[in-house]
Amino acid sequence: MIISDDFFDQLHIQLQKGLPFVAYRKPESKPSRHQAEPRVKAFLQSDSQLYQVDDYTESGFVFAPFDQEESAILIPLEKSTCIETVLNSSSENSDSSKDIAVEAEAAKNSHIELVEKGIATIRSGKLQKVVLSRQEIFDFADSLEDAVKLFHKLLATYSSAFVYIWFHPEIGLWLGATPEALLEVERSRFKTMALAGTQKYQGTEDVTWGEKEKVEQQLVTDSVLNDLEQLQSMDKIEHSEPYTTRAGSLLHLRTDIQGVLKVNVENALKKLIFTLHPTPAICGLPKEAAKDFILKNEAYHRSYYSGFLGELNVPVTHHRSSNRNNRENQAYASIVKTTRLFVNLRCMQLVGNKAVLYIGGGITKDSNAEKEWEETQNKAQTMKAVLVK
Ligand SMILES: C=C(O[C@H]1C=CC=C(C(=O)O)[C@@H]1O)C(=O)O
Repeated sequence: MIISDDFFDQLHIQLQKGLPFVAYRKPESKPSRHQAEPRVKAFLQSDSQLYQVDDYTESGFVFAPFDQEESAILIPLEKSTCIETVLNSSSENSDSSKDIAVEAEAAKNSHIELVEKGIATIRSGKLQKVVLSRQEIFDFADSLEDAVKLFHKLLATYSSAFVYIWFHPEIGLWLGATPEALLEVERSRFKTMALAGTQKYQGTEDVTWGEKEKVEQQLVTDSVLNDLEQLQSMDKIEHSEPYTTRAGSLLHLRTDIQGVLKVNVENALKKLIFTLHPTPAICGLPKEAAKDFILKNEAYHRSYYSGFLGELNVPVTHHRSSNRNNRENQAYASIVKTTRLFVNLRCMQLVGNKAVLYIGGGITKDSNAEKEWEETQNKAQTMKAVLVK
């Protein structure tokens, strides 16, 4: 990894040359004793080929679509120059008062219609939950190179999100700031989360949650725990109580889940990823029926929205322990292959002079279609806040 003074210029150059790259900052890269400021990393691919993930034993950065039937893209580690930089720490400062009222009646009506169809299908007993989404197209009059400026803004605005910019000449340019981790695996330890339920952040995280949100989030937790247990390759699956977490101008309910793999990580990774993906936080329950409903009824193609992205089997150096009693640890640094994947939410694609935003929400039997529409508007703020000059 090369520490780069001209990190953002290098992203510009890569974009101008039409070469694939990704740049990102993980949410946990907060100031620590060893690391003064959050680190932003990039993989700059040296050729313009479209590499695909095959069995998830590859190393690199994966960008996978919602639909498993479509291919996941890899920026391979061995084809990339990896650079990084440090940024001044910032705070979560998205301001909900900057709401941009874009009332597109037609978009509203068709989303409400879709949600009502979802509610009716749930009430008929065919589904328990379904996550329904839409696009919103916004003018982005600037050039593609200004995408790097947008990335900079996202970094400054959302300190606790996984913030990224991803480009491939054959696929396009995506940016996002997602609050949802799909999976972290290091050695035999894994972590995931159940994230669902949304309300606007209004100055405090000390809030109460309605029954609809609590039930919606519990469904996700129960389903993830159940799927992991069915795998029978884990030990000691533990989970936290649900708690409130902030994502920009929104709050969500979150449960942290972790455990230990009994089997070799390399062989188990693909199965583990597709046991979790698509989670009921972006698809629904039962999984197959919800996916089927989404593919048949959403009036657009999700492509990479609600897919997953992140580091796949990337070697991470762990420096010696600060524990003075542990002489062996002090002498050696160990290199461990780590996977850290996130769900592609609060994201947008830049196409020509347009920004295409993707937003959705979990529908249960107690949903109110008008409120679900408002929730997608609130979620769209995450990206709109950086698009506004
Ligand atoms: C599907 C989205 O969010 C998910 C994650 C957190 C809360 C959600 C909700 O409350 O509906 C969604 O399940 C999205 O942002 O497009």
